[in-house]
Amino acid sequence: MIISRKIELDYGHTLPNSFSFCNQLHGHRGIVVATVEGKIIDREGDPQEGMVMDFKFLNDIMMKHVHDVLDHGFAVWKNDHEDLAFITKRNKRVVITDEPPTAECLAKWAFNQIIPHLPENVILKNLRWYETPNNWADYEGE
Ligand SMILES: Nc1nc2c(c(=O)[nH]1)N=C([C@H](O)[C@H](O)COP(=O)(O)OP(=O)(O)OP(=O)(O)O)CN2
Repeated sequence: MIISRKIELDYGHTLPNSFSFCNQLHGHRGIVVATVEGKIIDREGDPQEGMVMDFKFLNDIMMKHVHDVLDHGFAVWKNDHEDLAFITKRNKRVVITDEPPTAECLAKWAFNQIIPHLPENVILKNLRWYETPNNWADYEGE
């Protein structure tokens, strides 16, 4: 069985090599959807009986390890030296990425933030990162 949870966050980024206005310092209202797969818990009396996992616990993981790390912060590429110097001086919340902080990169980042915190026997199937309502990336792991 597959279930999904969605959260939203506000973040800034820039794609310094982009030919378009994406090379500006700018912000997005990101939407993050984590899709997990597992067996339905059938232990009688278990608070999660009938669930793959309680949506609340999935939400808690996403909020702590994605939202609270990047919300109102900035994602900046380690090779973007000029912006990195300014942003790390100016902002408390900064996620430094190995690649330009595209939707693809942030989907991968969020996937890796969530996966260590899932209960045993629950698999992260997909992480969808909406950069805008019309643009998103899906990451299913390596
Ligand atoms: N493959 C990718 N392409 C682009 C990315 C990305 O992360 N991965 N990012 C950008 C820009 O940062 C931004 O997302 C593009 O903004 P825009 O084209 O303005 O998107 P909108 O949804 O706001 O535009 P509409 O025309 O209203 O649909 C560029 N490319």
